[in-house]
Amino acid sequence: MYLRPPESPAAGKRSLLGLIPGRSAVVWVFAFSVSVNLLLLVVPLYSIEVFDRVISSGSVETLVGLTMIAAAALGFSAAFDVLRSRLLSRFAVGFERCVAPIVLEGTIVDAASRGDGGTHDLVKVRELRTFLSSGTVTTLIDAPFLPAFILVLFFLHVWYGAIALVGTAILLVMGIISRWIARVETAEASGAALRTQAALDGIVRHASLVRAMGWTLGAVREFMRLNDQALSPVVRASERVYAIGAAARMVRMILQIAAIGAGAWLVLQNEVLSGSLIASSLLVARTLQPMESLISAWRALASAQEAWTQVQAVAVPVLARKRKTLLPVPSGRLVVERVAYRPAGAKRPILAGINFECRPSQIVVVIGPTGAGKSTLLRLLAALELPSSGTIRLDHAALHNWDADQLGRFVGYLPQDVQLVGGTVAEAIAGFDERARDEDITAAAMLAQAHDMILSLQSGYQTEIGRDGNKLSGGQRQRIGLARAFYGDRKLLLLDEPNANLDPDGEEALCSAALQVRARGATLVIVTHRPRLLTIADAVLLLRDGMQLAFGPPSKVLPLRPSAVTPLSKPADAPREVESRVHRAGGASR
Ligand SMILES: Nc1ncnc2c1ncn2[C@@H]1O[C@H](COP(=O)(O)OP(=O)(O)OP(=O)(O)O)[C@@H](O)[C@H]1O
Repeated sequence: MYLRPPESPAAGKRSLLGLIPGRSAVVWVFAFSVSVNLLLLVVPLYSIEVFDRVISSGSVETLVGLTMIAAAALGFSAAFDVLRSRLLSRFAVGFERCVAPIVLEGTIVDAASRGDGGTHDLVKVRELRTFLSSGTVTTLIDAPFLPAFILVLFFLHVWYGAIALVGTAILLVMGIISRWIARVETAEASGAALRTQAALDGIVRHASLVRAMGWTLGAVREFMRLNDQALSPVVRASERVYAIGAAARMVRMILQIAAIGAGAWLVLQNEVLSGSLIASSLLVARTLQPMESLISAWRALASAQEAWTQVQAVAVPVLARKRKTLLPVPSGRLVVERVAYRPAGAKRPILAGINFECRPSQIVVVIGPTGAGKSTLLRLLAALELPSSGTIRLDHAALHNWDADQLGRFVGYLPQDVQLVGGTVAEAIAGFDERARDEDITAAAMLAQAHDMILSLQSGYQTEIGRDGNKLSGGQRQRIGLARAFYGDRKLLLLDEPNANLDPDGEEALCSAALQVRARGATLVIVTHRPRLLTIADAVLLLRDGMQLAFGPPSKVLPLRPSAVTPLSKPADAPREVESRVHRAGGASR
């Protein structure tokens, strides 16, 4: 039987741009833009006709006819403009719908190595959506039509064309300077914004702790300090870009006045008719206005470029990932071959020389003092980190060769710091399994000996658990986390201190659950500081300072330390006796 996880939205796609639906809309946007810009010539042409023909001929019929044609053309222009902006906003929504799932997938897959900014990446996708439907994009789309206006001005008179050309060049240089300032400041602001967001997330997430410890004002001040750091480049950029914008406005007005003055001079010299004076001043304004808007548009463009780079950095690895062949359901045989692990940036490995094997239906208990590397080992076994060297295999296949979602269905992982996801207890157990069935949820809860506890809650399985399960006690969270780990058809269970918050009854229930899971053929790897679980262990792995000191049956591993040589006397004494050995062998302090 092969369990096929749902298809990823990125499956089979080659490039991020290739994903976006309605790319044909771009052709229509271009067609509408051509029409809108051509129809903008209506007013200058109308002025020329009215001044140079109607007034000289005195023909009211011509005036009425020209006015009706101009009104109709302007009506079409407005309609095309509306259609263009509608297409752009639909394209922008399509962009977000397509890119956001890929970015979220990339963020989830990559979260362990990056450890930051997940929601920040999605904010960038939203920023891009807003940008795509903004006036900045229409300004940029209209920019290539400016040379056509300049040509028309040259056609009216070389002076008009020259004024527009010089004005465009000056405004272009100002735009480039403004773009350069915007890019530098945007990059600086973006890093600071990321730090502020991370701090804010931490403060809001741990709001109760912040309040309880009397850190409220300190947290607010810390946020303000980081926020100021994020804002100051933005403010600096705004001030500079605004100053350039004001200078550009002045340049544009001067050039418009120059065009009118030059036109009047040419009329006086009888070189042009008065109609062209009006038309040219309208056209010069029409040419220079978008150039001026581009100065502020550059800034939005720089932010959009920066957002696009960030979005691509997350999305491209998702697209590049090759689909993995689904493997048969594993038996639960776990082989760890000479594994070492050194996190990025760490000077020395935190795990080295780890070498052991667990057969199906085995309980392996991992012990060792604080900081020995037990939790890190479990993260490696859960494929949350990749070993720096060596291989971890589940049924002969290296973990990195398994499809991540398929592997996740066979591996139940209970981290040390249990965080529950979902609104209700039932959702916390089934997680995001789209095929969750009530009987599977209750079966997992029963197996974890959590069913009765859940039924005793106010709304049973429908009880709201609050954010990260904060409406539940530590023990309740741990038992529901255990039910989540047991949920479905798990072949390998990785439990990191599952009894940390349990009372003696809870520990007994945990042992009985572990024995039931073992009886079903699953493999269990359990990290513990407490002795009770050692009494049901088939093998013990002893770690110290990231090194494997011993692996084997409890009777061989526990007496390894000279101070822990006393054999277990009778079963009733076992827990207490093992407890003293664990403390001596591992130096455990809890
Ligand atoms: N991402 C990381 N980068 C650098 N060092 C790390 C990282 N994660 C863990 N460590 C270090 O690795 C060591 C082992 O940590 P780990 O959490 O695995 O210990 P542990 O045996 O589970 O301890 P405890 O019993 O207290 O839970 C610690 O010294 C820890 O500081």
